[in-house]
Amino acid sequence: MQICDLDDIRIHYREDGDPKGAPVVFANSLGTDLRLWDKVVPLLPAGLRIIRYDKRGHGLTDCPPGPYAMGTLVRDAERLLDALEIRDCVFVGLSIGGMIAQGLAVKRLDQVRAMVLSNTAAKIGTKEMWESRIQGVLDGGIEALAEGILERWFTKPFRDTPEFTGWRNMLIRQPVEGYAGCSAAISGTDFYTPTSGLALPTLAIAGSEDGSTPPDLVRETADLVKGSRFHLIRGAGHLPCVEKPAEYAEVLTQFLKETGHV
Ligand SMILES: O=C(O)CCC(=O)CC(=O)O
Repeated sequence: MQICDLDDIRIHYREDGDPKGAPVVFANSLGTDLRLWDKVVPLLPAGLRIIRYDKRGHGLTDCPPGPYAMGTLVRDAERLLDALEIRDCVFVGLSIGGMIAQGLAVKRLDQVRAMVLSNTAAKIGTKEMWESRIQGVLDGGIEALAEGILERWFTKPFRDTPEFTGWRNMLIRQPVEGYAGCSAAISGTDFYTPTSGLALPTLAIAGSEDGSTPPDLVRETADLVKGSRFHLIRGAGHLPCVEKPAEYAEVLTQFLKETGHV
């Protein structure tokens, strides 16, 4: 198990591939851990240095008391990458992970050479929506809201598969404090202005059935970044890396070729 001690927080991460290869960093969504990428990583070309990590309050990373600020989540990623001596990575962020990608690119272009904004946006939801979600999980636990969340994450055919049970368990076993803490970070984030100033190779990915960050919202954010392109994965919800891993890996591999990473 790989743990990076940043003094005030210990971050769980995982490295695969070639330690000397071009770095690709994956950041997960709300309520998921680094297993989110299990089906995509083995499909990527050999020779990459692949890093995944659990953001604060998720997976095996520490769970300090919330609420968290987006600046703190970005700073965690920045410090992790510095500790691992990563420069010029392709940063792949899904949903809140994509918000972290935007914040990191604004702050540290030496770390982020290109980014993948997957199922994300410059601003997600409204303050009222997040306040009600935070109250809901603090009162009743994640399980109380799980069915609605999972309907946004996955299409009905996928929810009927045995594999779905594993993803449901991943969601409801995340620490409530961490889920609520990161929800507060999303609630307080509006990256329209900073993201509009970005110019770097960017691939935006959307799922046609995504109930959390619908395709139009993802496209709108992609359009803010000079040098972006958009790819729609049909028949997938909020987590196309789980529902359609082959297509996800193919489009990501193509982007890695375009950016000279492979
Ligand atoms: O997935 C995220 O990181 C946040 C967006 C969201 O609301 C996901 C969900 O529907 O639970």
